[in-house]
Amino acid sequence: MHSLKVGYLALASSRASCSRRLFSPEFIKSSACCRCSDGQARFGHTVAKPEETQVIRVPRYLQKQVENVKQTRGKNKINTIKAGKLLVQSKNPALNQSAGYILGKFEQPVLSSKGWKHTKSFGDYFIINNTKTTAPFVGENQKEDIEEETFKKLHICKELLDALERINITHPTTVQLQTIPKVMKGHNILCAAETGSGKTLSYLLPIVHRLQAVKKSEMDSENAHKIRTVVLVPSRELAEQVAAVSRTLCAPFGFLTRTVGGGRGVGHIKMVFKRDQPEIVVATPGALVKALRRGCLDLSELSFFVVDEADTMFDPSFCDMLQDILLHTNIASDPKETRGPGHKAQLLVVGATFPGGVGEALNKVTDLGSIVVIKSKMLHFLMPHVKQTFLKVKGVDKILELHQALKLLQQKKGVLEGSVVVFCNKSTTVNWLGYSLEEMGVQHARLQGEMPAAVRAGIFRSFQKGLVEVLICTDIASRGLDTSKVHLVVNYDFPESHTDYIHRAGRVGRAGGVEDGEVLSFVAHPWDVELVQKIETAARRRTSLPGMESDIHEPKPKIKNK
Ligand SMILES: Nc1ncnc2c1ncn2[C@@H]1O[C@H](COP(=O)(O)OP(=O)(O)OP(=O)(O)O)[C@@H](O)[C@H]1O
Repeated sequence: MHSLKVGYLALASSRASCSRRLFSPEFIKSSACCRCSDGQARFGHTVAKPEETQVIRVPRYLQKQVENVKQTRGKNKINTIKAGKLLVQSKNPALNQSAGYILGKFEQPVLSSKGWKHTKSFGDYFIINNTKTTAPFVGENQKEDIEEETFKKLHICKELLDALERINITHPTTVQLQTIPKVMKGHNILCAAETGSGKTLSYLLPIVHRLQAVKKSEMDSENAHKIRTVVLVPSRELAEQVAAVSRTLCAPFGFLTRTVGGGRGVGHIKMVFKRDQPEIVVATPGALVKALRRGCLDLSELSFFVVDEADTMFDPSFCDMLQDILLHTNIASDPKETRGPGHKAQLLVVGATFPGGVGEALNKVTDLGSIVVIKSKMLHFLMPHVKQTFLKVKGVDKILELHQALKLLQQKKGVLEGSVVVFCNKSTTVNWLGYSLEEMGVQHARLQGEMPAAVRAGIFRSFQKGLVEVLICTDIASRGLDTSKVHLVVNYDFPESHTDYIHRAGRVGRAGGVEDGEVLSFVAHPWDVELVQKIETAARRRTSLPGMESDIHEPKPKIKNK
């Protein structure tokens, strides 16, 4: 029926536009010239007999439209709907895809976001449903039949086991099971695992364990108070967070942990290291470079050098500083070099995304051949335990949609305390949105990179404690910050890259966090659509996000100069 209608429309439009030309003798002559020897027209169908004067041509684009309509009307349509839960739920039910349906290798998925560059698509949406209830990186290790003492099996000392128990951590996650033994053995490590999978403990636990073992033998030596570990992170907030975990673990042994972040003067940095040198320093690259240049730090006894959030740290904006810092360190290229007098430092590179190019950047600063790669199975995949909704919406309507989403969540949860993170692409949008939500009576905090250090301090902590309902922020909050209480992440502006999408979405569905976390993304601009389509394709195909293929699984040794 529909195809007939399109056919009729084609006929009518073709008639209207060509009516005058159709009946002119010149046109008939030229159209006869276009015919091939077998009497068929070369372009499109010609619905006329040679002896008649009326020639009606259906342009190619209309023929294509008719084909499209035929396809969606079911002629060539693939049935992607089976009994059971839906993997992709679309506004147009014909585009739903069941969790039980597996696309063939050469089968092209029909996307709900296909026409989203068109203005008529406003109001359209699709949902990638959660097909699992728990994160794959915790579920596997918390089965009843696996004994409670798994951390003990990893040879973690008693004091650390007790410290973990006090914060209710009993079973290691997959990444912890894989990483801890390798760090204990003295290997350089590249650890690539999903957001929220517990990477911080996977390096801090073996570090503190080994420091206490060494400390026992060096109790009275002159090296007793020297910096043993440097952890490099991209933001001040993350430095404070990692330092807090470190302090919990270090408490039984009396080790000191200190942080240095950017935005403060050299005076402050000098103050941090004036008194005793701490065993563990957690720093941002800018502050650490300043401290090293002023000679505030002595890294001669360094045992561990950790680069957390590696994709950001190897980004061109940080890479030069990182190389500068690495010049002050002596990285081991063999586990044997990490022990005894004159030992060198172990390099631990950690992250949730390793886009192509990280391997190359890493090659500049160290010998990749010495690195053991630990890579999780689900790296760069969409999280199967988090529901992700994509809504095509006009820019002006985004604030109303956000308000609606907050109201719905409040009805569902009762209170919003610290449970929503809203990401914007620019600091100015964060400020503007803040003022608008204020007028709507939504209690919130703002966090963006252009804030002065003194204003920024403590904002994230107060959100974590639940003192504010909503955090409006830029991507500075998307890397590494632990948001275990968060139920909803909103991409008010659609992220500019897959990497940003993975990190933002990773603020929900974290180990030990709330279980029903969701992501809501507003898609307002035509330039956002390509990324949305890639994400939808990856969800329907159940593959990792494209463009994230990195060479980390095949580290090539650096060719040494004579
Ligand atoms: N074995 C465990 N069992 C339960 N919870 C854990 C375990 N290990 C860590 N956690 C908790 O999981 C949360 C996430 O940990 P962490 O911040 O280390 O993740 P991450 O992998 O570094 O994430 P991101 O990639 O976002 O930086 C924290 O609240 C932490 O306390």
